[in-house]
Amino acid sequence: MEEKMALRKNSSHRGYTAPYSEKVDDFPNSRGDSKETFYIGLTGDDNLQNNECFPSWKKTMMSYHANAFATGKKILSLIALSLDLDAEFFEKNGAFEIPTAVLRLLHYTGDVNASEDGNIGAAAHSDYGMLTLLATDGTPGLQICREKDRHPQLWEDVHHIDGSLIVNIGDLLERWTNCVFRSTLHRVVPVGKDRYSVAFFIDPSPNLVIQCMESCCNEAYPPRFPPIKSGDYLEERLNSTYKLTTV
Ligand SMILES: O=C(O)CCC(=O)C(=O)O
Ligand SMILES: [Fe+2]
Repeated sequence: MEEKMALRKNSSHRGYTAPYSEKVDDFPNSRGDSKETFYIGLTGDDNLQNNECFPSWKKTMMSYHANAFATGKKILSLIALSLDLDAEFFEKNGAFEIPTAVLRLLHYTGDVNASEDGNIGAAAHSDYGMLTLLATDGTPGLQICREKDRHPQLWEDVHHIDGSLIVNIGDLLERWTNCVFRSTLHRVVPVGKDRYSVAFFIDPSPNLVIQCMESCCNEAYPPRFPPIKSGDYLEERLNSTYKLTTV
């Protein structure tokens, strides 16, 4: 733990986050998420190297980052086409001008007592940016809620398919498409077994103003969200996620 904490998350949101440092639920008694994670980006991690312990770490992570980013861009092109937009819509609108894609390694410990009140690997949330590509080690635990506005909420297990990625829509894409694409509400419940996953978050350039696309609005369906600068939105979401932490 001492070695991990030496690489703890910095002000650029890169590095290690310890169990219970993240809280996105509103339950006063919950300690927050039991997962531990490591954020990796293309910038902002200068003080976060441990080449002695992990000589090929950086190379491996950068290679994953590049491949996942290329895959995500292709999926975003398909989303643009599905909205009757140019396949290059996101590229041309500067979504990737300052690439902010972040890779996050996650570990859920298996020894958490699942029946303990409010105990959860990752509490219900939707991701903040455009698109998330999720790879897991096949251990169950991930659940989604398809109709997030309906109560009581119905949670379904996401079944693992070998060699496939799970693709989640983020809140900024929901805003951008005026809810034509809904962000995916998801959570990870404890299953009494260690679980490892890799999330790759694609967020729009921080300087880009996200406003509901014209093609997703009409008189009967006016814009539901005011314009907002991507960087301001993401910073606010990250800060509120970690507001209770000592990390
Ligand atoms: O570990 C998982 O399967 C999900 C991770 C997740 O939801 C996140 O990091 O935002
Ligand atoms: Fe998530």
